[in-house]
This record gives sequence, C-alpha cells and structure tokens, in this order.
Amino acid sequence: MNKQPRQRIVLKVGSALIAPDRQGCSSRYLLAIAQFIVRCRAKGIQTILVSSGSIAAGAHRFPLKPGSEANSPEAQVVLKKAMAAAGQTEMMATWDKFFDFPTAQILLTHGDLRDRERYLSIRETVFTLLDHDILPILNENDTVTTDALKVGDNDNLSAMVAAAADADTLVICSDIDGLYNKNPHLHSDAELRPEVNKIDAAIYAMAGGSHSDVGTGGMRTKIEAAEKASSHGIDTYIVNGFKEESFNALLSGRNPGTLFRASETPLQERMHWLTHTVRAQGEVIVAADEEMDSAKNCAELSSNEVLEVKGNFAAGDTILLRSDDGTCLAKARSNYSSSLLSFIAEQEDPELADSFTDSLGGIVSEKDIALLSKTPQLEK
Ligand SMILES: Nc1ncnc2c1ncn2[C@@H]1O[C@H](COP(=O)(O)OP(=O)(O)O)[C@@H](O)[C@H]1O
Ligand SMILES: N[C@@H](CCC(=O)OP(=O)(O)O)C(=O)O
Repeated sequence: MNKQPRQRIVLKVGSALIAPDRQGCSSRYLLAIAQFIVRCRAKGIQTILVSSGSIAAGAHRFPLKPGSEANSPEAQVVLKKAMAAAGQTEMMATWDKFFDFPTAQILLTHGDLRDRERYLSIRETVFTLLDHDILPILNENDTVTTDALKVGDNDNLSAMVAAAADADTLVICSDIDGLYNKNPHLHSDAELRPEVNKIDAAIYAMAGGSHSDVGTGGMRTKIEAAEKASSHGIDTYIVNGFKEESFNALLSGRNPGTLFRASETPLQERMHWLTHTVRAQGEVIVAADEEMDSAKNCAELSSNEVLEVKGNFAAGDTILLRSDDGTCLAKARSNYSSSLLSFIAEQEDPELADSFTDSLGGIVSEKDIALLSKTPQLEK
C-alpha cells in the first residue's frame, strides 16, 4: 500500500484460499491473512473482510450420488444454496478462531445494495462495527439470492462494499500473482502487469474466466471490481493470497501483484452508487442525435424524444438511457413507470404527451442522473 498511512482497507478472500481441498475450511492459507488483518489493526488501519468460500466450505456435506437428479443444472443451483448455508457457519467459525477481537457477519444481496435506503443502512452498520473494533465479515447471501437479486461474485461485491464503506484500499486475494497480459494457466509466456492506470477494453481483453469449480469470479470480475473501486478513488490490488510475502509487501508499502490506481477525479458517492452499484431495471431509447451530454440535457428529455421503452420498471427505479446506436448515455432514476412512460411516448399528439409531463414533471430528475462514457458498450 502507498507510503502515506492507509485508514480503511477492504480485503477480499476467494474460495480457493478458504477451502483449498474442497473438504471444508482449512487454516492452511488463512493464518497469514489473519495475521495481516491483525497487523493492519495494530497500525491503526481499519479492516473489512469480504470472504468467499461458503459454497466451497459446505460442498463436502453434499456428496453427489452418481446418476442422481442432483446432477441437473437446476438441481445444482439449489444444491449450491444449501452448500452455502451449511458452509457459511463453518467459514465464519474458521475466521473467528484466528482473532482475539470479535467478528460480525453481514450477508448481502444486490437487492440490498441497489436500494438506496438499505445501502445506507448497510454503510451505517459497517461504520458502527468498525467504531467498536469489530471485524465485519461480508459475503453474498447465496442461500436466499436469485438471479435477479444477486451480485454473483465477491470481486464485484467487495468493490461495492469498499465504495459503501469509503475505503481507500481494496485488496483482492486470488490464487494468482495478479493480472497477466493473458491467462498464465494457459499461456507460459504470460507477463504480469504490475500497474494499471486506465481500465479499458484492452485490459478487459486480457482476462479469462475462472478455472476453479467453486469460484465464480475469474479475472474479468476482478477487473470490473477494480474499475468500480478505482472510480471511487480506491487503490485496488490483486495479490496472490497463497503467498505470505504478498501481505508483508503490502504492509511495507510495496506492490506484490497488480495495482489499479485510484482515479484522480473520483465520482461523488451518490453518483458512484448510481453508476456502479445500482443495476438498471429497464431502458429508455432515444435518437443518437439527441444532445444527452449533460445531466441538464438528460433532465429535459421529453416524451416525444423517447423512441422505445424496454423492460418493466416502477417509478423510482433506475433506468439506462441509451441511444439507438447502442451508446450508453446515462443511468438515472425514473419518475415514471415503464407502462405510463410507454403510454405517454405512444401518444401521437405531442401536446397531449407534454400535458402529462407538464403535470407530472420530467421523466428523470437532474440530481439523479449519472452520465456514462460515450462509447457503445454493454452495461457492466
Ligand atoms: N489475464 C489473466 N491473468 C491472471 N489470471 C487469469 C487471467 N485470465 C484468466 N485468469 C484466471 O483467473 C483465475 C483467478 O480467478 P478465480 O478463478 O476467480 O480465483 P480466485 O477465486 O482465487 O480469485 C486465475 O487462476 C486464472 O486461472
Ligand atoms: N458467495 C460465494 C462467493 C463465490 C465467489 O465469488 O467465489 P470466488 O470467485 O472464489 O471469490 C461463496 O461464498 O461461495
């Protein structure tokens, strides 16, 4: 970590470190990580742990019988939820054994993080725990989450937690030294990237998926996490969690892996939340020549400029403003439901359409708009 004293760090630990043999939790690699947490606290650095591994820890409780229906993809999803439920308690108990200070469990879904009220409540809880020197240990609530509600990987979850907790450093512990120019498990000539100052398509092109059977992240989700965190002013490291030297290096201000440098112009907290944490519930398509390059212009969007309304959303949900050439323009809180907006946008008579917006107000509000980059891209 950089020379200047760091005040708050989020540490993400992957499944392969928690249950390397898939036979329940093992302290084999966790002792060095626990000692790192203790040493951080001794230096006055507050620490938050995002720990994967509930599924990996619980998997051995569910031996698969050959040919059973549990081999179907649907059954596998249900089984993983049960594994997570069984493994979560074992994982928490394993961490708790290392410390002579208390730990606290926070299980989240993306549904919690994209709801502003619940997001602020989580943030408040984390701050209260830190104020009382209690180590928050967070994980996705795999047992109850659904495709619509889940973050899906703890790399991205750890970045959202780091933003919510106003951390200044995110350390993602992986089973590899850092980001290579290609997957080192597949290419013997792969080279480690020590620093990344700008995350772009070329960086994403380096990343492949996970090779482990219980991990879900792979390198792509780590880059997504680094993009979220660095845009919030958070230095993000990918380090090899299997090497004690990684943690010694961090504590002495050296970079043992890949450092994604924090943006010099971080997004304001609410804008960051809107841009990187909230998932759009629908889309509003406008013509590519519409001037949507400022929050003010977006807020002046009128119903007769709406070409199409996609998805089902309620008033208050977040939508994606996209031009008809595919460019993501902005994410914004919609003041209209998708059905009402579709009805208004379909009115042939622009004066009738305007009479609705005149009485109900703008489609989106200027204070709830986060402009996105002006290049055609898939929404992350
Ligand atoms: N460009 C890359 N650089 C490094 N690792 C990569 C890259 N592309 C794909 N990978 C794979 O991503 C894995 C790390 O992600 P993951 O499997 O989620 O592990 P963990 O759960 O320990 O974080 C590496 O072991 C490697 O197989
Ligand atoms: N919530 C899941 C996390 C899965 C996950 O992100 O795993 P990994 O890619 O090993 O960090 C679990 O506890 O198993």
